[in-house]
Amino acid sequence: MIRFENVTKRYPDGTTAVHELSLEVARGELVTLVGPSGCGKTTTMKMVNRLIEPTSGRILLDGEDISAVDPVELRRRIGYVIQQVGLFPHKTVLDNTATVPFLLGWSKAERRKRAAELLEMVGLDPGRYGDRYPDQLSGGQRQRVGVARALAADPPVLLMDEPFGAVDPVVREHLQNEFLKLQSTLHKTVLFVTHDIEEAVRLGDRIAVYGDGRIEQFDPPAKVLGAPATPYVADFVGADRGLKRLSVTPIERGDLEEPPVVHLDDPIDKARARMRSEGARWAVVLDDADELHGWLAADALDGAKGAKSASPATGKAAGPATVADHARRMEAWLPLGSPLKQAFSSMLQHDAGWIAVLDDADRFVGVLTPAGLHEALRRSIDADERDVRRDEVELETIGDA
Ligand SMILES: Nc1ncnc2c1ncn2[C@@H]1O[C@H](COP(=O)(O)OP(=O)(O)OP(=O)(O)O)[C@@H](O)[C@H]1O
Repeated sequence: MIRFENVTKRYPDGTTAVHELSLEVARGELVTLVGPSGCGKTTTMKMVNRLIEPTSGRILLDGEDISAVDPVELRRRIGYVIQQVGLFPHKTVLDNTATVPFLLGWSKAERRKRAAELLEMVGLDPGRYGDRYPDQLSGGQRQRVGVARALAADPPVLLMDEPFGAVDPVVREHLQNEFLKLQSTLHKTVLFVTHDIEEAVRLGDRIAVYGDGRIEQFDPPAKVLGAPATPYVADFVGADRGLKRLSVTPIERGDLEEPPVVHLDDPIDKARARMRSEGARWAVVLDDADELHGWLAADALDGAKGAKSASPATGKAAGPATVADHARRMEAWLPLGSPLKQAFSSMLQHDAGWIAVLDDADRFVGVLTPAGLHEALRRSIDADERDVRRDEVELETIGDA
């Protein structure tokens, strides 16, 4: 459907943005172009709707050389969505959506009907949002209008240049999912530019990994992740390899630290002595049933008296002050065997420097700290390397035999 044949783009200053590119996007396919900033993704995309002319080579759209097609006519067949959206600020959402039908001379009634249909399709209620102006929408809503506008004349091809790049990660994921759903019914031929490998993997039927004006690999996502074609690709997808590893590496006993443990009813003098003798700044606090209650900071005991004040009512001494008077609840805990990713997420969620780890019977076994998490990751990497060596040994043995 979109075919690049040995396309090169050299800018007047001598920069070669795209070098001898050959690539074909099949009808109904969503291809993501992914690569670092400045590698030529946008240049590639803009050559398809003739915002940029190639220096050499040709681009065919449905078999037709686009250099022979009038650019205005060409762009009616190609929806274009960009990060800055580019909505007209003085036009309503309905009128923005109907931009291309307006240019095509549709009647007002037809335009409004089509625009309302499209807004509905991208998840915006036309009754509620249709008469608003772009600055009365959230960033995510503006992007939806951008997508609706690109689809207005039902073009077979969509070019999307970082369309969801300017919104926060939660909205982005939402928009990605909505777009995937839309694409599963519309089956447009889509060229989608992103610098985010996660987005490329999530959306693309195939991914073209760019490195400096050239395609390093053009394959389905699983293949790009599982069998990177070049060290460059391995490096590029490897940027989040650690995160993927976090999802598959469980917390083991050996990863845990054992801070001092005190009980709720321990006198604070005892708890203080315990922490001092172990040089610890805090201790884990368990209740009578040896279940996790929380933690006690050494600082919290600074200046605390070993005995409670006498009760004003009875005049009797109230007994020793206990850990319960100074302990804090700890909500961040996980069972042994949970993935490290969950531990990491829990630390962030609770703004905690460690999380408690419990066994199957909910007994406290130790704490995982960022250092322990790092060690656990290294353990899994070492294990992988050992696996590789084992394979090599087997191969050698077979070879020798
Ligand atoms: N008009 C121009 N004149 C000269 N060089 C240009 C021009 N436009 C882009 N370039 C250069 O061409 C190269 C590719 O740019 P391009 O915008 O295609 O990259 P990109 O991969 O889309 O980057 P980004 O993700 O940052 O948008 C860069 O080195 C850029 O500086």
